[in-house]
Amino acid sequence: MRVKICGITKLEQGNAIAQLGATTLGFICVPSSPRYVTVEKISAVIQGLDHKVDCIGVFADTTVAEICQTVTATGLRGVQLHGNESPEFCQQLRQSLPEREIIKALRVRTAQCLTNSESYANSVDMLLLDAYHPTQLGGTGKTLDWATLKNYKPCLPWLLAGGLTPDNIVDALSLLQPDGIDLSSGVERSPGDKDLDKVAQLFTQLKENYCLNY
Ligand SMILES: O=C(O)c1ccccc1N[C@@H]1O[C@H](COP(=O)(O)O)[C@@H](O)[C@H]1O
Repeated sequence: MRVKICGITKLEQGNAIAQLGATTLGFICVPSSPRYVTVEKISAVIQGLDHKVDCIGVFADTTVAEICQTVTATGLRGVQLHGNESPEFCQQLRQSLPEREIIKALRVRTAQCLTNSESYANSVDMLLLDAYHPTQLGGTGKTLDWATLKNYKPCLPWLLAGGLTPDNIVDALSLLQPDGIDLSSGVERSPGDKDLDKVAQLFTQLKENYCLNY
């Protein structure tokens, strides 16, 4: 299972989190976020990583040109679109970045959002389901109503996000079978400052309950 830890701002934390077992690190490229990291910072972290781990940039409602510039300058392996990007926008991005993974985040407000997810089937590689918040795009710590996702049959591999913590991950995964999970505020001391004890607890839970080989 893919385990993405998002909101990395420090090299030493990125390395420690990769060593603990994360398959993917996320960097917030949304300037309004308290977890925002500059192109220079992302490049420095990626160059300094001594573990093999996927690095994904998180963007929201920006231009294809800006995403391409950031990806090219940093060496990010993929892009997570966390705003209101349309399938047509994702398609354009795919044409500009054919070698990079594209993850479309859907902030699930109603069951209709899940039906609409079908329209991304040909334009992205993976979906991410996050909780809806009226004023914040992400990193809210708010959980989805997992029960409503029980019958969701996605058209693509998908990541479960939204308010996941070492304390609730087993409950979430006993109800749902996503292809991966994504955690941010549930494993940090303050925005952008990851709590390595909580990350370690997360992997202990995953190993004990799902026999994962980390
Ligand atoms: O973390 C942020 O600040 C952020 C800002 C803008 C878009 C997305 C953001 N984070 C994403 O939010 C989800 C869930 O976070 P949490 O676990 O509920 O804190 C995660 O996918 C982050 O990539």
